[in-house]
Amino acid sequence: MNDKKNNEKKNGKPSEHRRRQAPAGAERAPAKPGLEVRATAAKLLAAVIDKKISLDGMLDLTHGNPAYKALNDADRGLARAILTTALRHLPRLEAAIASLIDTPLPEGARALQHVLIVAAAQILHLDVPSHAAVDLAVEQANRDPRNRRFAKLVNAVLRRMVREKDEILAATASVSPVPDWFRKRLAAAYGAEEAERIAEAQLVPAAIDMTVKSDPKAWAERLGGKVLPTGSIRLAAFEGSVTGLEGFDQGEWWIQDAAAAIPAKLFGDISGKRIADLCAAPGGKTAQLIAAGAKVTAVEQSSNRLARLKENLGRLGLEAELVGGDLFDFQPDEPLDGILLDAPCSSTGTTRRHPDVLWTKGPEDIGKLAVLQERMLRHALTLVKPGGIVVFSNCSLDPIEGEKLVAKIIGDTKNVSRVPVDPKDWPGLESAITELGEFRTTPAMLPGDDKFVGGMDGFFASVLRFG
Ligand SMILES: C[S@@+](CC[C@H](N)C(=O)[O-])C[C@H]1O[C@@H](n2cnc3c(N)ncnc32)[C@H](O)[C@@H]1O
Repeated sequence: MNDKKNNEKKNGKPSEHRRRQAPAGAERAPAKPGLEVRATAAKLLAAVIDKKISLDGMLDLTHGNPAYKALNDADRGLARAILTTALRHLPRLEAAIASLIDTPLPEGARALQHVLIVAAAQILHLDVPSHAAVDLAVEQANRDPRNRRFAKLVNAVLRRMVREKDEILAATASVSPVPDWFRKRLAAAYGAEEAERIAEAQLVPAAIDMTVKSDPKAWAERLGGKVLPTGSIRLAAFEGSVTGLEGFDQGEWWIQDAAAAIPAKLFGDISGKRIADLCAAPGGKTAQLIAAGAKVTAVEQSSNRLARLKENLGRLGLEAELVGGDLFDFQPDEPLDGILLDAPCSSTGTTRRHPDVLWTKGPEDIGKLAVLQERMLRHALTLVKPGGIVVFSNCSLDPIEGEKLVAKIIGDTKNVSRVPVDPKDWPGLESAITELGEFRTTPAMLPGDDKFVGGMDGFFASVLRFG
């Protein structure tokens, strides 16, 4: 007798496999419309929070989560909105739920907590009928044998949340919207007040910024955008896809956050110079370097991302030498004029766009990434000729991946010095340039107005000269 049958005999229950084969006539009632999308959102939320799985990967239409891929377009949009909203506001949503429950949920009721968070994100922040959010959460609880006994509680808690929405929002506004470990690191680096401003800024979804090949003013007029101090264009909020906008098919512009556009501009005049972009994909900065007239070698380790870079450059009609592989194996024929090292980092500056980052990464990741970046930067410095420039950048807000790392390398490496950025060259961004002449942007910079969302990614960039 095989093991499965043995087990059945022992405990008198059919095996998991046989139990799943429900007898005829015992099928479940068909799922209510809208249930699948909420159930998928709760599942993916659990994967982010409990298993530290990146949201971008799960929402990828080729390799992503099967339940998400199976949704229709509109439901995928709703699932994405629920998930990003839930992750942006997570500590406040948890506080709101806790304030409505007398005794904390048992540890085994994690799945129920995710159902409640998905419903709370809709009730408190999304333009979704509240009664649907409540009913579907109750239905989710009812359909899960572990949570069925809590269905009445879910109903009571969420109905009260609908009734007392304004009071709950006001009462939870003082809760920091970021995890404690991150709030502490921000406060240590920027002071408590600025840390709070940065944490609040990450609640606002990022604007759409683009870099144009030329004539930002004319393109801003055409697209109804405005020119930012970085020379980028910021679009006013609009419905639809950017690929339908004028100039996309002609390759006149590419999407790039205003802060991400800064590092490539720090080389100055690079016309005809040989520059390697060592961490190149998806290629926003490679494109800037080519458009500025440099002869660019783009190095990228990930073959999928290299393919994306190639496709992006193809649309833009820009050419670079593409090298697939590890930057540590990259040796140019002769020393280069410049290197851009936009290193892999904790990405804590991009939480407006990727709110899962703060829940999937932690201090130990930041430490490990800082070690890798240091090795990368030391290697990059060996590839330029005397007088050559290395621009080091990343989208982390943490000084150990930025200011402290550069200070350490300058402190212990011969012939390496900082080339300070002059605030006079960056009108409107003076506050983003540190005393040492490095760029440090945060999501709390570039205030918004009636028409345009404010903020920019958190970025660090430093210009180093060798020799
Ligand atoms: C922050 S992203 C670069 C973004 C890019 N500079 C842009 O502006 O579009 C970092 C990139 O470095 C690549 N990367 C990571 N480790 C690498 C290595 N050892 N050698 C080459 N590329 C690497 C990653 O695959 C990723 O595409």
